Amino acid sequence: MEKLQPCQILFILFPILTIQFCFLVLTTSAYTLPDKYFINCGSESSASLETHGPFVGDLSYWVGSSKAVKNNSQSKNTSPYQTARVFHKSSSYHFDIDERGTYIIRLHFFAFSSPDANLASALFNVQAFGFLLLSDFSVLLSDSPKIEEFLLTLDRGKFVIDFIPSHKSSLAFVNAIEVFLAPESFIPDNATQITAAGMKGNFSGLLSQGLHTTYRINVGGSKVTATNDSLWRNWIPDDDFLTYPETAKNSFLFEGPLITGPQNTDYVAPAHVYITAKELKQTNYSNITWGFKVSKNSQHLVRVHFCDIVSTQHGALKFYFHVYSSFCTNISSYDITRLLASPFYFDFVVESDNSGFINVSVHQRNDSETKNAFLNGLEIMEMLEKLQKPKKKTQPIMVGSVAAVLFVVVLIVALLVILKSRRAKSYRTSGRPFYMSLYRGSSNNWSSKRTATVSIAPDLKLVLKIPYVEIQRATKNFNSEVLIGEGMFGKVYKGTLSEGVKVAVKRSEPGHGQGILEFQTEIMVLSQIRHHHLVSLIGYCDERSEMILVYEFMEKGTLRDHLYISDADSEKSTSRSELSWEQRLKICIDSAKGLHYLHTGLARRIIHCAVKSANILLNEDYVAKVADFGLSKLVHLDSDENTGTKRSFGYLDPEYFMSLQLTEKSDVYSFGVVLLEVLCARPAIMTTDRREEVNLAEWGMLWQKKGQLEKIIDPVLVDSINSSSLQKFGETAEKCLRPNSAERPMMHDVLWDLEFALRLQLTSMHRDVDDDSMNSSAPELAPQVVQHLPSH
Ligand SMILES: Nc1ncnc2c1ncn2[C@@H]1O[C@H](COP(=O)(O)OP(=O)(O)OP(=O)(O)O)[C@@H](O)[C@H]1O
Repeated sequence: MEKLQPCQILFILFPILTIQFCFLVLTTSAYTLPDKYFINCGSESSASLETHGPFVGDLSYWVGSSKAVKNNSQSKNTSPYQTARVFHKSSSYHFDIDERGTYIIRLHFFAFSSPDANLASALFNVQAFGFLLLSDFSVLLSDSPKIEEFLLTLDRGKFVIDFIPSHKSSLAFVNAIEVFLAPESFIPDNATQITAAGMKGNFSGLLSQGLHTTYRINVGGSKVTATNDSLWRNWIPDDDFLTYPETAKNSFLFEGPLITGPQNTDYVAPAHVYITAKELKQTNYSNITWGFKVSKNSQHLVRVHFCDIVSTQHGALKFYFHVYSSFCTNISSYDITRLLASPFYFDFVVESDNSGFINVSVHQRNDSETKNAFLNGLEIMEMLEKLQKPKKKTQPIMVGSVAAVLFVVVLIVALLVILKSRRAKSYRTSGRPFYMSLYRGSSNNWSSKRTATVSIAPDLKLVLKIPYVEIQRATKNFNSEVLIGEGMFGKVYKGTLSEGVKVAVKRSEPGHGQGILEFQTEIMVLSQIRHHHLVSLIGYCDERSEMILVYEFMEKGTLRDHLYISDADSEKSTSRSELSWEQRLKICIDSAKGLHYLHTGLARRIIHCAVKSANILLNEDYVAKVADFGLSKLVHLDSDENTGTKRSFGYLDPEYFMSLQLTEKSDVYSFGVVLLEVLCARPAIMTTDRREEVNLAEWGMLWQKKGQLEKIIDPVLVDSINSSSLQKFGETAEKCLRPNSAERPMMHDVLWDLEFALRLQLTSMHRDVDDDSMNSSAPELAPQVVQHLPSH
């Protein structure tokens, strides 16, 4: 039988369906709020966001001692981010609740600069309704607000939100509060429960839990902002969470009407979420997996959204949905809704394991007529900690003696740890000890080359151990035809694994500078992390004394190769970049995201220590990923290991020469050098008689300080780069390259600045297209930009 196209099916079904079902309208239907509070904190007057409001003055809502502070910048902006209420002592907001039900509570925080209070130094707890909403919470000085969302099922009566400074000298603050009743049955009381071991059961009593939204993802689509969501939620794209991005593709945007099935998804998620999806890129891939960093060993409500916009035929597609690898359920939209293009969703209560990640995946089924699998949306809400009932006050004398005993115990433990660590000479990281674990008991001889203690790291996820013969086959026995490069570790080959996955194979060779430590570190670091902007380690091989690392293949090679041909850093480094300014900015943004994740996204911080344009790789779509973790973390190992000598000059933090310590801010410095390489298309160090030109960081800053950075930019950019974008970029590089590391920004701020530079460039391009003018005056960013940023 000839397969019907979705549009044909809809055409046939339309008359029947209009009688039986109502259509979801793509434009967001307004939600009429029964119980609602939108509060503009620290102000008597109203403010509003572009999307919703008005946010009314807070005078009749707060109780306690407080101070109202104003944003220093003289903006005409009337958003609630212009004022804040600051608390030096525990204080609260009170709301009258007339109707029992699940409420959405949003707290908006924006640390603006003000002479009256240093909001960026705030450190506080927020609690409400017997739950700890936020603990030791702080907000960085940033150009975007932080919005924290909670779901609580409240009784009628007073609802109180307490703001409690963490200690006497700290402060608490808030800019805006939303409290409104969610639509009926928004959160169920029961859901399928999945334990970390994959056990399935029933979780009952969800309505007596407090939930904190941690992820809200529009899978396969772009950002959906509050404007397009009837409950003013922000949905962000899923790309950064894909474990193996090469296995997935965005489905075609569905342009027909969605059909309401048995589950009414009005308000559950906007139509924008259901009309996009990720599906398998090719039928030879078995699954698409996403990983979300969450609190370890805690409970989460995971809501997954589906809508079959990918099938062409009814009932032909069924696939599996997995949580971790142990829980699996069948998804067949035909069995659930009997319709194509009809949204449905599932709720699971998932207990996170010790890895600190929740992994979900969709897998194709062998017995499905159509071989595919898809997902449209996902939300993760963490269950909040319940507050302990206050204990009776202990006598001061008791407290004193307990403290003394504790002090002695801590002292003894510390002494024991020091003695033990001296004896064992175990490897350490900056935080808690970080041991090599993969190789215990393996018969390879390299594990015996070092006598270091080998212990098990509790939360290490093993990467695939690939047989040597498989690697030999993949690289045609390390044939020079597939040799693509050579670094300190050894030669790099292009290979194809038996499943058809293209890989880069790094094979250590005797005589190369790097060795077992780098090999171990690379596996250790990369086996614990998966991020869209970090090159994934697919596997390793340690058979026959080999040290081989297998990575995802990055089709377009290194960023450096796209910027200039560097002939042993010769003076004649000719620019060969075909990359536009927008592409370069996007590459910098991607790399900043990867580094930001390394610095802050994991329980233990990772310092890359070798950030340079040769360690930023580009995939076929020019998406940039940070690579080469062989040197990361080694800074805190045995002091006789002078890893600094292995680092590339021209990128090295000047403070390293005095402190012999590398920190996150050293990565920021090196990244500043990369920014200049991108702008000027020349190497970090160049041999030339003109002394001031040798070091790119010095050379770039010389021109930046003169305000004439445009004089040294890559000639191919001259006519295409917008002056405001260049100015922002130059300032960002300057901040990264500050000699004093304490004055350098965090990667998060660098990322924001770069995104701003991109927006300036794009705004100017649109303007050029619109009015076809050659005027390159500075584009003004609408104040609403701030309000469009995602909650998370
Ligand atoms: N995942 C990958 N995909 C595609 N090509 C790669 C990949 N990894 C490395 N390469 C290629 O192999 C070359 C050598 O890489 P490698 O990481 O070993 O050395 P390097 O970073 O250039 O130098 P060093 O190790 O001295 O810092 C790179 O320049 C790049 O062209």
